[in-house]
Amino acid sequence: MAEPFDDALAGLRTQIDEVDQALLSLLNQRAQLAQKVGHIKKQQGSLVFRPEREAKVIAGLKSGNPGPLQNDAISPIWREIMSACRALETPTRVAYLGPAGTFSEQAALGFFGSSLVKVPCASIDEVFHVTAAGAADFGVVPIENSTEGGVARTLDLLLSTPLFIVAETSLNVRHNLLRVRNDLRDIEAIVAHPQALAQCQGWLAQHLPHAERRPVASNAEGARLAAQDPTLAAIASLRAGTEWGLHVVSPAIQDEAHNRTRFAILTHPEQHPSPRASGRDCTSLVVSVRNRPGALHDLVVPLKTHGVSMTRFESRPARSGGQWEYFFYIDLQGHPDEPSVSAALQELRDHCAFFKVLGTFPLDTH
Ligand SMILES: C=C(O[C@@H]1C=C(C(=O)O)C=C[C@H]1O)C(=O)O
Repeated sequence: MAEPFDDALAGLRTQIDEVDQALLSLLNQRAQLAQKVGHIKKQQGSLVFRPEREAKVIAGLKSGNPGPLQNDAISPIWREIMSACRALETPTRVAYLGPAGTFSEQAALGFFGSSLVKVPCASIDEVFHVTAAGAADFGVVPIENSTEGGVARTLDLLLSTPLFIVAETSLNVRHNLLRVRNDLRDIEAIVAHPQALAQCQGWLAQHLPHAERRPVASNAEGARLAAQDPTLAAIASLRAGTEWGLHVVSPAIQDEAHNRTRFAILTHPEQHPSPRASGRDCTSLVVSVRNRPGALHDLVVPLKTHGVSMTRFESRPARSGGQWEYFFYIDLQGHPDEPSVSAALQELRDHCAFFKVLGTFPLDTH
């Protein structure tokens, strides 16, 4: 009985081998074209990475995808192909919150593909610093989480940095309780990034009410510490668990099943021009208004007048000597090349005591 199936399998596998050879040949043709683009860019003195072009490539493929490959598979496959093509032009150095196994590393690899030079950093501050100093071409920082809201340190640093946002990417963040021992007994402390502790507080209150919550610089750092001390448990990714040889005592302990984190890709304006319009763009700003009646209302009027949608509005205290003044982080739909967006930005600029465009970039293609 096995034989006819074996023949059928062998025949199909021969066909797959042929398709793979054809794919390889096509991929090499693509790589050669990308190299030619690279030569032209070198002559122009312009940078290799064009997030808006990559977003368009992926959006175009998704819209014309006849299947059976799922559209969700398109983005990771082509990000990897474009990563390999880019690497032929120049190495891309990417700074992120390390060490190995952090969600920031996963976001960096997902966005830039695996052909990159990793620059793991000890803190979000260091990612900004290293990128601003030119020791990395890009920095990847968490900016917002669907359970916990804005990442305060990133928002504060964006205010004063010379860097700007050229792209965004987001990840489903699943937290796992990791430990040397495979049980919940005698855990004295949970070591994790404050965001992860916050995203799992319901589960922790229920299952480990008496264990100390000990904030550390990153979840992967927590995993490293937990690997050395059986009284500790870490909250981190499965990758961090594998990296440090830990048991997954409880998987997916985050309070929200669909916990997502959005990351900003930062670069230096001298390194990189602001991305051109991709057709599906976001413009991020931070502004402050003088405290008077109707100030907040006046802030949204220019958007309404010019028909520009606001997709995010978040406030942070301005730390102005306890005076209850705020910075507002606003995401608008569209690109300043569009007359409506440009007019709205101009009016906002005139209204605001402080006005800074953090970046204009293509929306996440996932
Ligand atoms: C080839 C190019 O350079 C890079 C590689 C891309 C690709 O492989 O498709 C797309 C945009 C750039 O990041 C290009 O600009 O077209």
